[in-house]
Amino acid sequence: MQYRIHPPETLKATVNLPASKSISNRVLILNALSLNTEPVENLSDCEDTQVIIDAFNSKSNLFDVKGAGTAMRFLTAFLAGMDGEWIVQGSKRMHERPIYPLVDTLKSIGADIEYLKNEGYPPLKIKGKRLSGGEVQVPGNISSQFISALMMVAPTMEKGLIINIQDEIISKPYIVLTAKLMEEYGVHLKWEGNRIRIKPQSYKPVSFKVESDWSAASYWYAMASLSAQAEVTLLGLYPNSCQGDANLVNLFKDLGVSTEFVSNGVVIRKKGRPIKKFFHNFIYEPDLAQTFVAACCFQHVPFIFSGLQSLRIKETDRIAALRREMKKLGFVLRETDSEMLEWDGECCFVEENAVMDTYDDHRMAMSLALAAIPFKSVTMNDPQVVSKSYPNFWEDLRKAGFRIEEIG
Ligand SMILES: O=C(O)C1=C[C@@H](OP(=O)(O)O)[C@@H](O)[C@H](O)C1
Ligand SMILES: C=C(OP(=O)(O)O)C(=O)O
Repeated sequence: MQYRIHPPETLKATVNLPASKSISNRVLILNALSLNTEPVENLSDCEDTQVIIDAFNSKSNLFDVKGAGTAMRFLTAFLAGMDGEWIVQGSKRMHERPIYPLVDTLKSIGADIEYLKNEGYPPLKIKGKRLSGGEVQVPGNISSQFISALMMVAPTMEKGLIINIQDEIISKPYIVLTAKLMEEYGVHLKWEGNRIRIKPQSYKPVSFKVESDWSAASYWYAMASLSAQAEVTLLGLYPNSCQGDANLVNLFKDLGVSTEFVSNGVVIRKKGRPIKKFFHNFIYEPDLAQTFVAACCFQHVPFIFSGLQSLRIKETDRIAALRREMKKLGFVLRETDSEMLEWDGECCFVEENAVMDTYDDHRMAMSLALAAIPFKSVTMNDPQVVSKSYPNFWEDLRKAGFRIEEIG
């Protein structure tokens, strides 16, 4: 499928954002561990959440998590402690995303897990049984999802778990989010420096309403920054969110977008001009990096972005994909280091009749859609990939006045 996207003259809209997928996926695991029978309010309708619901409702012992990293990592730890024999598989790309730091750790506390294809990568065969727990070392610099996965199942282990995080801790706000949600479900943990201690204890079932997704909000902030005039109400976002990506409220001030918290969400407005050059370390907000690369290039704000190492092992190698697609639009990005991406203002010819590729990556599609505003239209392959986190993205754009032609 191919879409051609045309922007409205001015951006004025009210958007019902999707619910947070990170919160939804944790709450599903915590509900299962607390034997909660109450339905979760406002659970995300995205594919990454649906694969966990499908696994829990399945009568089979074979689960397909497709492209969902959280589902792959959280279910592996969950099933390792559940009686039975399970197979967890995913998309082709999922089978290239590492899982050995989690598997090695689970094995060290008694889990029985086998690699079915390549050593260190999904698919996995898991023979579940109650895990002994104890003390483990986990690298912090590959994916925080390994740590979140271990934390959530730790209270069910015989001896509980002490997690020593080694090396740098990337994506730390997602670990903080896990800790906060576990506490909401009545579990106590102690986190000091690089050590998290969780004693054996029971989760308490609670009723839960999921807030909107701040990462999804980033595309609307970027649209506002690129528009001459913009006023957008984003529903279901609140101050003091436990999502790390809520930091975009501060980051977008530098691209001329103001935020007003109102009772049912935020009102964002285009106000003022962007800064001359943008510097930021995305180590705590990796999912915002593509939005900011696009937003900065499209308003000619040179940037130096660091902390991007985890982008190489996400839905695609996001650094390579960004460089390739932005070049089609005339922007020459450079990798000055393995974890850095820079644009110093260098431009090249815009490719004639350029068609954007989306690499099975929802965030490539949503970031590249922003090009419609400065270029007056943009054409894109496989736009349906947005369903991984934001299934109604194109519908919400239409409601906001974008014209979207299906051309192939
Ligand atoms: O725990 C989570 O919900 C997530 C953690 C992050 O992954 P990494 O820890 O692999 O960076 C983030 O990129 C992903 O979209 C969601
Ligand atoms: C990286 C992402 O997801 P995951 O790692 O859970 O597949 C994402 O949503 O940008």
